[in-house]
Amino acid sequence: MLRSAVRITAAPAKQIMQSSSRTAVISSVRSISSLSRPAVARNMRVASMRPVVIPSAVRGMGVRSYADNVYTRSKPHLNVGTIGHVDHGKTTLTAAITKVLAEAGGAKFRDYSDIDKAPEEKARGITISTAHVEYETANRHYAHVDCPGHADYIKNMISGAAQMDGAIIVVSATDGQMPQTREHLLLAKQVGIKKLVVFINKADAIDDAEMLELVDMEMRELLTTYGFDGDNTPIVSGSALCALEGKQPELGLEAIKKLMAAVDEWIPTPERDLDKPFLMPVEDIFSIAGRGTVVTGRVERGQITKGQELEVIGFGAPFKTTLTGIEMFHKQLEQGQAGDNMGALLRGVKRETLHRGQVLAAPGTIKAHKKFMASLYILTKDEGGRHTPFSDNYRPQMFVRTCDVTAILTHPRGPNGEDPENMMVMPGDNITMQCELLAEIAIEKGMRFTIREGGRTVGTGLVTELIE
Ligand SMILES: Nc1nc2c(ncn2[C@@H]2O[C@H](COP(=O)(O)OP(=O)(O)OP(=O)(O)O)[C@@H](O)[C@H]2O)c(=O)[nH]1
Ligand SMILES: [Mg+2]
Repeated sequence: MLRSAVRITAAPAKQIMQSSSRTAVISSVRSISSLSRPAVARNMRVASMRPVVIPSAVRGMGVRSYADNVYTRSKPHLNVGTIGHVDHGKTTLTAAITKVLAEAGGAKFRDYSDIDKAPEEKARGITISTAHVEYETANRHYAHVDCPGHADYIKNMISGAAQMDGAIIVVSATDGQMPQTREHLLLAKQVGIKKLVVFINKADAIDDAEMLELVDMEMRELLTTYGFDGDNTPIVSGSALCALEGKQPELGLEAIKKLMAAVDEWIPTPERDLDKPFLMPVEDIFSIAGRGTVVTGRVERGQITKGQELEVIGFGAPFKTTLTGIEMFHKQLEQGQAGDNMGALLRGVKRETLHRGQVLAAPGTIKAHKKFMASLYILTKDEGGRHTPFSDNYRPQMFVRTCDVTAILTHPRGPNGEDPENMMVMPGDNITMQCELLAEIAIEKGMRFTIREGGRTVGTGLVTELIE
């Protein structure tokens, strides 16, 4: 049932994205959101080619679905968030966006206190406060993350609790860029955010319009420094507070509309997991008499068909094999895809050569590594972490996918092999360290992991650079 639903929507979504006419794109997306799924499939070809007149009875459905709090998977979904220096207006902007979009029927208004008093959430063993806000434009559905403070951004971005496909970086016109503006930009780059949009806030609070130009110029330079497209990134200036309070519409309402149009246009819809190269972490291994070796796991990304070649990576030299059977819930399948919990029957592979923590992957798409740089967040005592600092050469267990391996954490070395930082790492610290593993495993830049010691999580990390 689920499978067929995925298939039906997969092709049309592509057609929409490839359609050259913008009006056609918007109108076709609108029409999808207002129709039931089978109707979408039938009408898609026509809808993506010419604008469709939407009957007024249908047009209102988006609004009703917000009131009823029903999520219909009808538009491309994106995870975004507000980042930037303390007090520059991230939460005010988040509230303002929901207000402006609520008026257009694409959100439920969430006021400032509602967002800022987000409940403490438990995510992957770390206590994290974030507000998740939902809204939609004519083109897309968004989940938006706003954190109450700087430390929460650091934690959330490293642990992946605030998974963002794109971000709005807020910078106050009165201050210009500040230390956390830079720090969040660097983290955004490290977690793999490719494009962001800048909002220069508090434009109501400056007398001199030249200030805006100056901040604009500085932000473009900073974006370029951190590897973003500084020349072409959209920068919108305005006032989140004016939008929230319904004052000075050219700085308030209009600026928010411009900002969301820029987000819609500039931040690309992420590649869906189904379109990525196949990867499945190995959870368990069985020998089945007369049939061979079966490994089980949950497909992380991509899809695979019986008969295709696969590579086994991690714990020793990689080797190739062929997938001769797929089984799910005791049924044979021709194809497996992201999200499936499947058993994979492998040709001519001895049980002893397989280990939990290896991955099955499309050949040539991922490599095993032993040494890499990582951005780490060390949990505080209150978060269940260590009570004491640790020094260089710390050896916790690293958990990544289904794998668990000892890691040696060291400070980046100076030219003569010295430890330039020569310091203790305190609970609550955010720090870049070199990790060396006792066994080679499949690792990619941007991957997340946790570090544990004596059965409890003491930190969370993000791979920022592969070394060996
Ligand atoms: N004049 C003016 N003040 C604003 C504007 N936007 C926000 N503020 C004020 O700036 C202060 C900080 O706003 P917040 O939205 O809480 O800022 P934040 O970035 O979420 O702050 P943290 O979450 O603590 O990092 C508040 O007093 C807001 O009322 C604006 O457009 N104009
Ligand atoms: Mg805030």
